[in-house]
Order: sequence, then structure tokens, then C-alpha cells
Amino acid sequence: MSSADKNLSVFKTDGLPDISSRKFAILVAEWNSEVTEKLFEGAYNTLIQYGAEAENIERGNVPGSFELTTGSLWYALRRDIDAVIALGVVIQGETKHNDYINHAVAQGLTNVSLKTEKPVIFGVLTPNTMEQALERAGGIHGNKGDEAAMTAIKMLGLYSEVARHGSH
Ligand SMILES: Nc1c(NC[C@H](O)[C@H](O)[C@H](O)CO)[nH]c(=O)[nH]c1=O
Ligand SMILES: CC(=O)[C@@H](O)COP(=O)(O)O
Repeated sequence: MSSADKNLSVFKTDGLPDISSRKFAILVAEWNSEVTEKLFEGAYNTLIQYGAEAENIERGNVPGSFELTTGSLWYALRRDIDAVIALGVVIQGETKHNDYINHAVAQGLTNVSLKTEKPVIFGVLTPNTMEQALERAGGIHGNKGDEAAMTAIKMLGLYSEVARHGSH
């Protein structure tokens, strides 16, 4: 199913956890900042809308999406951070460079999440064009930042549920 079939800002919100005491890191790539700033705004506003406290949302900036992996690891290793949201936009260029970045970031963020056992969310757009990027950053297909934030919230809810059963 493509973003054309499922709006990135429309999701089920029943049964969400209380995130008022949860601390989030939002990592933002500077490449294509005219789009990544929209992703950040969507992620930040979604966290606030569903109960996060502003003082519990920390922002970090990296040069490009490739650096989201290392930056996410540094935040995820901090004891006070409950979840990391990594935001970037990798637009297809003339060479295969975007493919290498995208695969590295997807695998890298997965590795960080598995290593730290914390939600590390892949909020990276991989469009063919700037137009496609903007359509997914508050345009006709919603905002990938909204989706990334909601994914972090839901994963924290799952973690609490799993931990609750495991404590008995
Ligand atoms: N072309 C894009 C990049 N390229 C930069 C890399 O992410 C990285 O910073 C560089 O290779 C040095 O390690 N980054 C994006 O986020 N988006 C692009 O479209
Ligand atoms: C992936 C990018 O958009 C940037 O690194 C430029 O890519 P290219 O050199 O393939 O045009």
C-alpha cells in the first residue's frame, strides 16, 4: 500500500499509553531542510497532542540522513531517553548515492533499536522528487513526522504491556 492509498497522518488512536513522563529525542537531518523542518513540526506537534510534555522532547541536528544512525545511537544510549525519532529526506539523485544512504540508514536505525531495546523510528522520506517529498511532509499524503511520532508512542505502549506481563 502506498502513501497515496493511506494518509500518513491518519491512524488509530484508541488505547494509547500515557506518555506524560516519557522523554523523546527527535533527530533532524539538515539536508533538504525545507522538508525536514516540516517533518519535525509534525512529529513535535503529534507528541504534544497525545500527551508528551514540551520539556521532555529534545531535538538534535545531524548534517545528513546518513548521520541519523550514529546520532540516534548517542541519544538511545542515554538512560533518560525512552524513544528516538529520526527524520530525514533522501531524494533520488543522478547516481546510486541515495540507495546507499537509504539502505544504510534503514539498517543502521534498526541496529540501534535492537542494540538499545528502545523504539528508534525510521522517519525518513525516500522520494524520487522534491514534489513527492512535500506531498508527504504536510501535503496531500499527510506528514511522515506525524506517523513517526505516533509509531514511537505505540511502541512505548507495547513495551509497557510486554513489561507488565513479564513482571508477574
Ligand atoms: N543527498 C542527500 C544526503 N546526502 C548526505 C548524506 O546523508 C551524508 O551526510 C553524507 O554522505 C556524508 O556522510 N543526505 C540527505 O539526508 N538527503 C539527501 O538527499
Ligand atoms: C542522494 C542525493 O540526493 C545526493 O547525494 C546527490 O546525489 P547524486 O550525486 O546521485 O545526484
